[in-house]
Amino acid sequence: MRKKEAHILIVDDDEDILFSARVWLKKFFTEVSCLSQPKNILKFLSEQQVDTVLLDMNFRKGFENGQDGLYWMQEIKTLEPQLPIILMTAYGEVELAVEALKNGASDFILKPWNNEKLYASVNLAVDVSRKNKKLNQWENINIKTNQYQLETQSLAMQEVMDQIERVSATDANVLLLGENGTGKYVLAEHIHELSERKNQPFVHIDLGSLSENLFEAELFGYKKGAFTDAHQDYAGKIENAQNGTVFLDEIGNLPLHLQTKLLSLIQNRKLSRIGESKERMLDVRFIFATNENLKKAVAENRFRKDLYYRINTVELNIPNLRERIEDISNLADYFLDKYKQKYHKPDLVLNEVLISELTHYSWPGNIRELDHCIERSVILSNEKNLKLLMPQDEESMLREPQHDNVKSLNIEQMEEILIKKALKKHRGNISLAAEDLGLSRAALYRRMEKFEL
Ligand SMILES: Nc1ncnc2c1ncn2[C@@H]1O[C@H](COP(=O)(O)OP(=O)(O)OP(=O)(O)O)[C@@H](O)[C@H]1O
Repeated sequence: MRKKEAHILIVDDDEDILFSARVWLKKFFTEVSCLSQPKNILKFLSEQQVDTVLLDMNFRKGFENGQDGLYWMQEIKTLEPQLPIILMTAYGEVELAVEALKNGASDFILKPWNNEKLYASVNLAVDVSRKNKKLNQWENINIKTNQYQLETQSLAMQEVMDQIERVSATDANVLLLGENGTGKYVLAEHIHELSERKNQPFVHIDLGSLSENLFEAELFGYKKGAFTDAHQDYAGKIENAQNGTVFLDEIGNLPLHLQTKLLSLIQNRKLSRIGESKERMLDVRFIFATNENLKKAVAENRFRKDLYYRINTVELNIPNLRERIEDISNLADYFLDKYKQKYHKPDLVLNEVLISELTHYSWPGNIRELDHCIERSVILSNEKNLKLLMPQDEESMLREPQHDNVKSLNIEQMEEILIKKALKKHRGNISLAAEDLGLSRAALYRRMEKFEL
């Protein structure tokens, strides 16, 4: 899943809360920072760009009346009046929630929270924050990464690239089919870049990462008061792509009732937000993607046939990496260049032996797996010689901690491997893993943060 470019700050004096909120939110947002002491908030905010703050309401033992949270919220508002703040408390007084909202909190979360709700609330706040900052929505959603490696020696891929060139100039709906990691997102972005809409928004909506109850609100937007949590009018993601391109990823996940709504939108080019009767004219180009067999989904009545025939005006089958062995060397070189720079190891090269090793592997995770393999290899290599850590080697390293299986004696790397192993063994139970490793829970947390586990 692609993370949203956003910086979330969590302020809580409970390390466990900081840890679990951070781990969960890191799945969706590019940067999540934590502070355990509220007195550091203002300094932090004056030094860093933050999109949303999650703020505990009680910092002092014996003063659990929420006043701390309200005080710090005011301090933040003085510094950054537009910054959305979500307050958290374990004490569920309705009056407190109302007071917080009246004082300008953008939402209120009860601990222990429901993860989906926490995500929904932060996600909404991030969108509001962007609008507040008066940034062009598309500049944020369309994360323009570096150039990709789009040259290809593979006939199957050349065919796809030719079709992409032909179709980009038109407004035809495009359906990209392919396994995970084959580059569907990269190609969707490329189609947009080649089109006349290239200076307009490119909005990626990943239906695989949204929970089903958020689909409709996220896609179509809503009117204030349309449902309990609708505190303000909200333009959905599709509307935010006006004049540009909407990339609807994992389209097979769309529930049937929303398939009907999407079909009508594609046919009529009119959109109405939830709770709103007026219709808005919509000018967007749609690109869809899935790794599912949509024909089968149609046969099983899980996907509307009429929608399928609407979205597949042009259907492109993206080959798996194992079907385009000719491209492995160029792609690997591209990733090597990228990671040589990132990890300051300019002398590393891929020789023929290594390339042959790469081409003899089946890459079930496709280009994404190759990308990760090269990155890990660069990290684990010394400055001079690139040593490949192939996916199967890494798995066996984790399975077999015997010394002769270990390829590196670097203590940090060993530490990371052991921590991963302990977490796997205890299925993520921090207390048991810490005990097994002979560490305190806090020490394990710190190391997990360090290794971004
Ligand atoms: N042509 C390419 N050049 C460089 N990197 C690429 C290329 N294609 C894919 N990648 C990289 O491979 C990874 C997977 O690509 P992408 O997200 O486009 O695949 P996907 O088919 O959309 O995957 P999924 O179905 O899992 O969402 C990304 O990190 C992307 O940057």
